Amino acid sequence: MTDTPLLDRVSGPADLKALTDGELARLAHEVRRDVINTVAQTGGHLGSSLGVVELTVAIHAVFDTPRDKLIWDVGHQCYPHKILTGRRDRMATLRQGGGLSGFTKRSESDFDPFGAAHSSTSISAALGFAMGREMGMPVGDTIAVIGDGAITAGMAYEAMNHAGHLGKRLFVILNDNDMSIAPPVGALSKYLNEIAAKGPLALFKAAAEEFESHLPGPVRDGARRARALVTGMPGGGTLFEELGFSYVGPIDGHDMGQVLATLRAARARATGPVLIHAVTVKGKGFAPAESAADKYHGVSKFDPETGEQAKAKSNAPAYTTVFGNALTDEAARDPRVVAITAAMPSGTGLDIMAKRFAARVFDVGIAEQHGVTFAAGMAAAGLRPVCAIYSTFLQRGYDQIVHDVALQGLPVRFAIDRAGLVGQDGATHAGAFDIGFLANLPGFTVMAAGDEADLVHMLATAIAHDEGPIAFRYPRGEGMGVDLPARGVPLEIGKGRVMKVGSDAAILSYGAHLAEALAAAELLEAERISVTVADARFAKPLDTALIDLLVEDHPALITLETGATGGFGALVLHHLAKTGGLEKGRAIRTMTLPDRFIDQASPAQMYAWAGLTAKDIAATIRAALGRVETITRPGLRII
Ligand SMILES: Cc1ncc(C[n+]2csc(CCOP(=O)(O)OP(=O)(O)O)c2C)c(N)n1
Ligand SMILES: CC(=O)[C@@H](O)[C@H](O)COP(=O)(O)O
Ligand SMILES: [Mg+2]
Repeated sequence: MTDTPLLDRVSGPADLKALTDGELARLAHEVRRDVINTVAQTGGHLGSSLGVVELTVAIHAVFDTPRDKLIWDVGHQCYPHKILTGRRDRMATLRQGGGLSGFTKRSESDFDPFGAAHSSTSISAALGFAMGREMGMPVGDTIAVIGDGAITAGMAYEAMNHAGHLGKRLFVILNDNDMSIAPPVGALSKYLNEIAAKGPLALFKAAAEEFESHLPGPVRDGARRARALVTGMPGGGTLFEELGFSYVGPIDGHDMGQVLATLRAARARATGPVLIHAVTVKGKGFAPAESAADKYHGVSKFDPETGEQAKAKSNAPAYTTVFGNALTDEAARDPRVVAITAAMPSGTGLDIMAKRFAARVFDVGIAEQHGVTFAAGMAAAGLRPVCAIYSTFLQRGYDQIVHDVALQGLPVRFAIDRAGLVGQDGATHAGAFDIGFLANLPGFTVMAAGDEADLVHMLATAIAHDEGPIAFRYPRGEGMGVDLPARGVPLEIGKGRVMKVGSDAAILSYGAHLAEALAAAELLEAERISVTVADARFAKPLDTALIDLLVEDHPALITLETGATGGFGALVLHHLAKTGGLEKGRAIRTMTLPDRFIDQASPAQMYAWAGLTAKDIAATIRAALGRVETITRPGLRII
């Protein structure tokens, strides 16, 4: 037997067909080591990837990818998949500028038929591909791999409901590791655990049906009722069978023999939708991950021997921590304050509040739509709900924001973390659109924190604001290191603040890029260009008096935001257009994120690509003042 690692002999999934089952199990071991050694260097989503190593090897061995479409839900667990599909040599570039995405991505490989990163989309996409096959498109089988967290989202049931109705051949592999980012919540999680605890139910069900079919009528019905008690469903099936799926499982998702046999049997016999329930362990095969509370869901670089993670070097507290502490203080003062997260208690900082007020923090699972309307109901009941959802994930609940919150003028407070570009999670996680999609809603109050101290005041403002919906945004990562107030003081609604007074130009900054605005002003001071820097604080209602004063007193006005076009700058232009402010011979420029998606890199690199660095701001002011300036872009890739 050659000592060459199997992984060195595998250039793609086709090579797996020639391996024995024993070799496939050995290959899985090698892939697991590769994932650990890679992520030790790059950081990333380790726990999830380790939990699907055997599933990944077996799926590619049994099915005929890429003709068979393998779709990973969320896609954060795709590192073994990328190693086996021709990208092993690029894994060291994972989640870096110009490198591999941390999620599946169509433009990266034929083996990534559908992009992901936002949860619970895989079954819908797989069903779409299956219908393509049914209508003659060049598609083979379709396989969606979805986790026990991702399957808590309503979209997954919409898809299964439709798949059960269509009855077309489709494979859903439920990767049940009894973990979301945090321990999973909800009745479904309890249900899955009950099934998992009962052992291979499918065999039980088949045997029971065979046995029951020989029983006389009334006795048979009694037996069926008894089975229903075991499985929890009237027909004696599982929830998934009630939705029209054949259910197989639970199987041990790390037992290569079981997984291969199950996949081969399902592939040979399926005539309609099949759900295979695989029980796995998040972080499998790496003791520090398996024993960690978060199973090393998302890690920085670490020592592959000890698992010890590199500490982020920073002297300023993270915005998230500032928010979590300030919210806990507000909750201590007001029993009506409650908080809602969609499966991200630690990411949003609600875990801080939960330490003191566990009964007032609600984790709704990966269910942003429900979370928003749940908060609306709480507001209607007289509570003061704070809905803490990342900007990018808030997109998932937009109709609920419009229809259930804004239309009814309900005072839901939205704490929008990860505003702007987020770095290694890339384009799918950018918090680019919330300014535009909230500030155009009648009755909404929309704020952005210029620094972490103002975040504390904006939270206090939101808590005190019972007049209607209110939102405040803040970025991923550390603040400016400014002193934090002992207690938040509500701001005057619609009023900005002037940070620095100059005369040649004015920057009206909205949000945390205030630091870059101040740095740009400093750069220009050296050229004897004096710049006023104002912090708008509100995108709605605008501080129109401040805007008019800035236009009146300066030959040039620049607006600045870490959001897409159609946000803050557009609202300022609307105001000026309506009031004649554009006819005063002033040079007016808006600085926003560019109208394109930006791939993962460090936040600094991404803002350089976006043209929103202090140098870019200074160059824009020089240009606005008539001093021509060419700005060269680093030659890195932008999609
Ligand atoms: C719509 C949406 N909300 C929240 C998230 C953040 N998120 C990423 S992975 C994850 C947990 C996924 O759990 P599960 O599906 O069980 O996968 P596992 O990590 O256990 O393999 C969450 C909440 C997301 N990606 N998409
Ligand atoms: C995969 C996923 O969507 C989450 O794990 C996300 O990557 C978390 O982002 P933060 O690291 O900014 O909390
Ligand atoms: Mg899970």
